[in-house]
Amino acid sequence: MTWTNLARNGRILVVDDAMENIQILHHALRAEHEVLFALDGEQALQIAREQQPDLILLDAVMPGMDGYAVVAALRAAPRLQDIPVIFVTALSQPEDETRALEAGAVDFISKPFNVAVVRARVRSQLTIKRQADAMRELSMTDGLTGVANRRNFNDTVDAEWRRCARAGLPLSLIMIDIDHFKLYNDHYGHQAGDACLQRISATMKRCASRPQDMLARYGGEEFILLLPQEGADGAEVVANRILDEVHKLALPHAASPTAPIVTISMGLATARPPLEGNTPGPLIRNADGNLYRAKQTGRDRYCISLD
Ligand SMILES: Nc1nc2c(ncn2[C@@H]2O[C@H](COP(=O)(O)OP(=O)(O)OP(=O)(O)O)[C@@H](O)[C@H]2O)c(=O)[nH]1
Repeated sequence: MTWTNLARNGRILVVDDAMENIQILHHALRAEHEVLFALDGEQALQIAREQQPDLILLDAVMPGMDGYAVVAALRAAPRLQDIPVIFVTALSQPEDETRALEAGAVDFISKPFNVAVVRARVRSQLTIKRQADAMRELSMTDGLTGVANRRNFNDTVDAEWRRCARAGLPLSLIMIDIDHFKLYNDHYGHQAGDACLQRISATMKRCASRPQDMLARYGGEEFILLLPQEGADGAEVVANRILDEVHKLALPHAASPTAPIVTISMGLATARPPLEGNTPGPLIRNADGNLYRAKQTGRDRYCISLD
């Protein structure tokens, strides 16, 4: 995305109890953005939840839930708290502006507004928002393979563990390690080793494609697959699929004592998270222990706990 594109094609939610103001802002922004609108605070929050706008233009004074209450509700909701809010209001005293910024707004525009100024401010806030999104995405992604990094996995497994506990559903993990990868690097060189990691991770990612599934790079040549809402049977289906697909990939590994192609070993573990007093740590150790058994018993396979 170019710098110019960063400032365009946003999804902007305009919140105002006066239809006339919404129409003016819609007219000002529609050439560059998708414009949604809400006539009160409750409706604004509902649309924000359903449509995830990039930016909200919010009237401070509205009957019922006012703009300050809307910002407070947005900031308290994990999925909405990063949406930037620009206050657009007839209040024009410095203390009004200060109050809006302290409540969590990123900018303040006084009515009657100048349309060119509104456009320019929207562009600049949209650019900042998209840069922040890109930084967040980078900080959660492994640079070599493009899959989630370990920190992202740690945050996600905690959240999914709690979600599965609330829903009374199981959660499975597959710890995955490429066999004899040191010998691969020694034989083909480090760059070929990097390319191998990319091919294997892309193949594994395709094997678990439900929206809640997450493949993460856990260490050098070690990956972990998080399968929320999946029991042991489902995890075995995925593990078998991964074994098959990695075989089909048939990347030559002339130095491997296991097979003439690159193979992987896996450890599976499944739990039903309890509502209280437990974390995913023991489950991760369990998967790791099973991976160790897969290595010990010949590699190119998976092991699963029998309990
Ligand atoms: N090319 C490349 N190699 C890496 C990367 N990260 C880790 N490695 C290598 O992965 C190898 C892992 O070696 P070991 O832990 O001894 O395991 P292994 O050779 O795969 O043997 P087993 O796991 O027992 O089958 C080391 O040689 C690391 O240098 C990376 O990003 N790129």
